[in-house]
Amino acid sequence: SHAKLSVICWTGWNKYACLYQPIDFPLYCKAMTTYGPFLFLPHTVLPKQNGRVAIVTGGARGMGYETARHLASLGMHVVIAGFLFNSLFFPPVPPSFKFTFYIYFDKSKAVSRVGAGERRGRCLSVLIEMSYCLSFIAGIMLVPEGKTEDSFELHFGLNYLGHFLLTNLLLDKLKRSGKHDACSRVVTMSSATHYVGRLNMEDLQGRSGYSAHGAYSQSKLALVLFTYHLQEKLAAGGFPVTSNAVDPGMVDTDLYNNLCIPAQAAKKPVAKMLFRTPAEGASTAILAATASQLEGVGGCYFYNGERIESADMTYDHNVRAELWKQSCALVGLQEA
Ligand SMILES: NC(=O)c1ccc[n+]([C@@H]2O[C@H](COP(=O)([O-])OP(=O)(O)OC[C@H]3O[C@@H](n4cnc5c(N)ncnc54)[C@H](O)[C@@H]3O)[C@@H](O)[C@H]2O)c1
Repeated sequence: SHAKLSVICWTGWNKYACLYQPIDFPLYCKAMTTYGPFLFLPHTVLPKQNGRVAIVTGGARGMGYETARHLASLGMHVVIAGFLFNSLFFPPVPPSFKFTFYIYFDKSKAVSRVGAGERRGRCLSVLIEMSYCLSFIAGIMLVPEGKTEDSFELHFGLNYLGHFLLTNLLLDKLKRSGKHDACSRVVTMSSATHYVGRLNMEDLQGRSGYSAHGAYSQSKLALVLFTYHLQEKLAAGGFPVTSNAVDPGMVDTDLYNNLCIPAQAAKKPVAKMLFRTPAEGASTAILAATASQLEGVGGCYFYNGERIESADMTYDHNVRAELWKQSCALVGLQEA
């Protein structure tokens, strides 16, 4: 139909702009025919999630908010990790939705604060008891060179190391709360930019030369490597937890606020027409967090609701293991 053709063209362009490679129309037609409905997520498609709990980092805004809202609409108790400022301006949600706002979770300070919280057995207790799904949405892009409170490069610390540490701190709880027919799920928001990412193991934090694009794409590449390595470890131990990475496509959110002014001016009209809305962008993360057909499925990279190949490097076991080792050392975790 005309409507479907328009959607295919639009998402085709989105893919083109996102991946910097020619449009794969046959793949698109197949994806749209098979998974088209997921892009708009009719509520009936996904199973009810009553009694389950999701922690969504960055859940106060953009795709994080849409993910949190949709998970709550399915009956999940959603714990949002976000800033105090965001909690004050949090859009209204129906009273039946179960939300807990975990205030002042600044991931640029996360490595020390989460660590301290866990050691005191305090900050995370609400989150831990019932956790079922951990959705990593929080992120920054193209910020000027800077450091987290723990002296990590901002993209690497916030987009990657914070997720790495929080997952590891919650892992025992996730293992305990998962069942073999209802696994706990870790969903990590990566990006198509990971395809152009370079991982410099000798200099993960770009100390020898900073590029905002390089730092962002590296952090997203590191997330995919982390996702797969985590899945490998979980599968080897037979634990009822799965770990998947998600690419939302190009989405019109505040993430682009750090583009230079001319690029921002050009982006505005283009984004309105060609980018996804935050709700559309969140759809694959929601699918990965809840869909019954993905029960027990882990170690995948999802785009447009279907599994696709990630960058070649992400399948290299040695690179994954080395990154995991270095990450443990950086955040002061013992490698299990
Ligand atoms: N927008 C896109 O086109 C696009 C494409 C691919 C991947 N992504 C990824 O999607 C995720 C969500 O981004 P978005 O597009 O919704 O952008 P957004 O700017 O609307 O949302 C980012 C979220 O991260 C949170 N955040 C930022 N700094 C933080 C900090 N220091 N501590 C804790 N939380 C912090 C914000 O509060 C916000 O909730 C990011 O990881 C981003 O890299 C976005």
